[in-house]
Amino acid sequence: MTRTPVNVTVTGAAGQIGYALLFRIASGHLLGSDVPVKLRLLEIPQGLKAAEGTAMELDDCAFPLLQGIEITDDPNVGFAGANVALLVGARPRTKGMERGDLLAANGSIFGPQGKAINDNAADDIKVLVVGNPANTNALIAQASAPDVPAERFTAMTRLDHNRAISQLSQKTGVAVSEIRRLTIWGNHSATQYPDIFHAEVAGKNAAEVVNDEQWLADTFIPTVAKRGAAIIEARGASSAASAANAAIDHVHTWVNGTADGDWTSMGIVSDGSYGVPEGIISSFPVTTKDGKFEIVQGLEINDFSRARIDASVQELVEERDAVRELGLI
Ligand SMILES: NC(=O)C1=CN([C@@H]2O[C@H](COP(=O)(O)OP(=O)(O)OC[C@H]3O[C@@H](n4cnc5c(N)ncnc54)[C@H](O)[C@@H]3O)[C@@H](O)[C@H]2O)C=CC1
Ligand SMILES: O=C([O-])CC(=O)C(=O)O
Repeated sequence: MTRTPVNVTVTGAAGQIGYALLFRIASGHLLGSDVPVKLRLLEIPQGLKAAEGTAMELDDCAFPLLQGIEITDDPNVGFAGANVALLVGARPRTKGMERGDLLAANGSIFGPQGKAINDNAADDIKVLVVGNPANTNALIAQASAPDVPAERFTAMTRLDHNRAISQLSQKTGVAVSEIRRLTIWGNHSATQYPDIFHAEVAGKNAAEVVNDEQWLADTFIPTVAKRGAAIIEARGASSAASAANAAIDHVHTWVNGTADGDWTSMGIVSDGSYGVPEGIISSFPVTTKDGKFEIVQGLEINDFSRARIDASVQELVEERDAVRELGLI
């Protein structure tokens, strides 16, 4: 193996998503089956011992692509030379807790981590924020990293995207592999808007195939938007393996590109497209190529979609204003 290893930093490595994520990174699912990786696991002091246990298990897999594991509680060490950073470590939402409650609790984690990325990461750093509230945590990290191009900070809405594809597949009886161009707009929260008006189901317009606005409004959208809470209710813990899978998908698509004629959903810094205020981190339909992404332009937004996009974006604006008031950005 002659390729230079890619440095991948995972925060919250000892948590439940970390446990589902690290083995897939080490086995080549994040970047490709020919790309060696070096892992850095960043934890808080209480998490270091469990992270060491996970690292022992990673060793025991003898992954051919895994060229080293370092464990630390120092963000400056954790992000040194990082090419990819997965910011998972945060306080997960527990039963009955709303996302707004999480802002203050998590904000102080992402400022210092953004600064450590700014000061220590590699020039090509790509950041995915998974820890909730993901969009606004990403905004805090991005605002704390003035030397890093803003578009390198992204938030995860790929789990919502995958959930929506699965629900649409079950409704239409068409395989997930035949569903394209679905979009998650806005916040990774209950206000998110999964949009099927431009989606295709086996080459046909999904909204026309479904032809049931009541199902869309009363079943599909709430099922997707509240799936996180439904999983917590059922499992007694928030989504872990599916979240790890979505993080793998997000970075893999970012690095390796979307399929021709398809797109994905990513939380990215808005450039003002589709009336989303510049600077907030909102989910958009994006195509990716050569490690870069572009917002899909020119989609017609009907009144049904407009109202829902605006509502979710309004929530993001309020979250931004709240963290501004807290002095976090
Ligand atoms: N964007 C999305 O679609 C999803 C996001 N999430 C979010 O992901 C986050 C992680 O979830 P889980 O792994 O289930 O939580 P967990 O509680 O099992 O693990 C979190 C880990 O982060 C560590 N941690 C806390 N503060 C840290 C810091 N400052 N630096 C490094 N590590 C730190 C903790 O010690 C713990 O090991 C939560 O915020 C959860 O809400 C979960 C599912 C989907
Ligand atoms: O709500 C949570 O903490 C978990 C989450 O984001 C999801 O499953 O979408």
